[in-house]
Amino acid sequence: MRPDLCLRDAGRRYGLRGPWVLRGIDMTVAPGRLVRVEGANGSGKSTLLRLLAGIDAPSEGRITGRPRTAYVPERFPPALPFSAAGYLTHLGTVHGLTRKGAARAAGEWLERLGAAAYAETPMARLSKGSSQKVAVAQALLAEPELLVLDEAWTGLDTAARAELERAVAERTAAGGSVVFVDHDPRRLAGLPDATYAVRDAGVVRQEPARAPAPSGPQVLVEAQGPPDGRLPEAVRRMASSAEETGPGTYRLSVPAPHSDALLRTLLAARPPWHVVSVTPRTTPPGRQG
Ligand SMILES: Nc1ncnc2c1ncn2[C@@H]1O[C@H](COP(=O)(O)OP(=O)(O)OP(=O)(O)O)[C@@H](O)[C@H]1O
Repeated sequence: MRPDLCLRDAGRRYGLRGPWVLRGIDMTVAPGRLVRVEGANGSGKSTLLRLLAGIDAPSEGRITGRPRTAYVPERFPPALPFSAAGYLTHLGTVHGLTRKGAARAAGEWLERLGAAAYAETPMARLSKGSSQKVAVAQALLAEPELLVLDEAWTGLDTAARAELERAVAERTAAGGSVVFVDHDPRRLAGLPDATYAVRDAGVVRQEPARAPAPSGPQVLVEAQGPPDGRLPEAVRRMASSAEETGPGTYRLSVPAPHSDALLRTLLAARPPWHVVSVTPRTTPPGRQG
């Protein structure tokens, strides 16, 4: 079993005598968890994410248990002398994929994010949004155990934003952890297992807010598990409501962007669940426990 990622009494300041941006940080990210980090501009969110991702080292304190990690930085270096596909394939091999596997994963992610048409475009000629799609693809390529997203949705078009939400749901359903910063409070609303606020150089765990009623299209899923089967935890988190209609039989409502990941989780469960029906629904339900 993979250990938790732990920050213990961690602090970071820039320069020997710079002010402490973060100090005395204790934080744990367990496998399979979705964690939101929030705070005002300049409070230290990106600094915290760089420590979690291992891009930067703490000035004091310790970080232990970092798994295979990928990171989408707030600012992605655009002027690299590669095509998008060439860059992603190269990075895939750095992450340990074979060249063929890396090229395939690069193609799949560019396709999913709606950037396949730019696969052979030199990175320096990509638009800001297309460049951000490459930034997201490089992090998702090798199915990281920890995915760190620093405002990764910024600049993406609607379809790519939904695709990234789906990818986050897939990562956590597969047992990976995801830590993200996003200035839109509706981003993945209701889904995080924990939210931390960065302020006054510290990190405070927020009480879980009651999830807002889901907006946007929902999908109704009827699924049947073993008679004494408990609904997988990842499914419970993705669903906006879950009603047990009979022994081991559930009627689930799920925001449309998460429906693929929810179905995949049900089918991948041991023993697998039987999906009885999948129907789009028009009126969002009230959230149930
Ligand atoms: N490389 C650096 N060198 C010096 N100071 C830095 C560096 N990176 C960040 N800082 C400082 O650390 C503080 C926190 O910055 P950080 O980027 O972590 O904040 P943030 O909460 O992510 O901000 P925003 O919401 O604007 O992205 C700021 O005062 C910033 O100027």
